[in-house]
Amino acid sequence: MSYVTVTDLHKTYAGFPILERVNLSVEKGTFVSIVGASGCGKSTFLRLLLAQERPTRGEITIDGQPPALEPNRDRGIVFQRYSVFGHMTVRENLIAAEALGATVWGVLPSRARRKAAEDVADAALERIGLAHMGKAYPASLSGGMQQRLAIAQSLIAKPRILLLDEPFGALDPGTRASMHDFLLEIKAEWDMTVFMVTHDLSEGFKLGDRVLVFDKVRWDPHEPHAYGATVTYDFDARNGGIPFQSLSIETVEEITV
Ligand SMILES: Nc1ncnc2c1ncn2[C@@H]1O[C@H](COP(=O)(O)OP(=O)(O)OP(=O)(O)O)[C@@H](O)[C@H]1O
Repeated sequence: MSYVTVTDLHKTYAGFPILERVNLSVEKGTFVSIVGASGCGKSTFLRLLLAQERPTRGEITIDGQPPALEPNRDRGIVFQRYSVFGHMTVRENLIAAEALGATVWGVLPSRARRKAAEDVADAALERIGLAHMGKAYPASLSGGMQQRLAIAQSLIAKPRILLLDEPFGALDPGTRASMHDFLLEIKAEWDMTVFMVTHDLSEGFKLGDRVLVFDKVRWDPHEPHAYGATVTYDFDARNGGIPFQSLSIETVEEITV
C-alpha cells in the first residue's frame, strides 16, 4: 500500500518550471535514493515533501494526508547545512533529539526519562565515534564531525520519514561506510521511510531499495529553462538494478507533444 503518494506534481519558480508531472507511490519502510543533474530540482522535491514549499500543481500525501505545514516529529531532515543547535553541547544535542522522538516517556517519571535519553545519547555518541567530544560545542567540531552529529540527531529522533540531502558529502570513505551502517540499522529498527538525495550513484544503489533519476524529458537548447524535470527512471536497487518502473511510453508521448 502506498504510504507517500505524489500525483502530477509540478513546481514552478518565477515562471520557470523546475519539476513537472512527477508521479510516485512509495510503500512504508522504503529507502528511496534520488539522483540527477545539478539544479534539476532534487532538493526542491525534498522541500515539497517537507511542506516547506507548496506544489504549483498536483498533490503529495503522506499516510493519506497532505504533509503537515508545521515541522513536526514525523519528519526529520539532514541538509548539507548542519542542523545542530550551536548553544548546546554535542551530548545535549543528542539528548534533545531523543526527547523529541521518545516513545516510552508517557510511562516514565521525569528522572527516569532523563536517564533514558542520556543512555540513548551516550550509545549514539559511541556509535558515531564522538564519545570523546560529548562536552564540546558543535562549532569546535570538524565539518565531518558536525555532519555525523546532525545525522545521529535526526536518526535518534525516530521520524516516520527521514529526508536526507547529500548527508554524507563531507565524510571520508571509512566514516561514510560506518555512517551508512548506522543509518541502515536505525532505519530497520524503526521502519523509517527514507528519501535521500545523493550525487554518488554507488551510494544510492548501496543504500536504496529504489533509485529514482530526475531529469528533463523535454529540452529546448534555445530555452534551457522552458521545461522541468521528472522521474525518468525508477530502479529496483534490490534486484540488480533492473528497471522497476520507467516513464511509460504514453507519458513520454504526452510530454513530448
Ligand atoms: N526558492 C527558490 N526560488 C527560485 N528558484 C529556486 C528556489 N529554490 C530553488 N530554485 C531553483 O530551482 C532549481 C532547482 O534547485 P534545487 O536546489 O532543487 O536543485 P538540485 O537538483 O537539488 O541541485 P543540486 O544537485 O545542485 O543541489 C535551481 O535552478 C534553483 O536555482
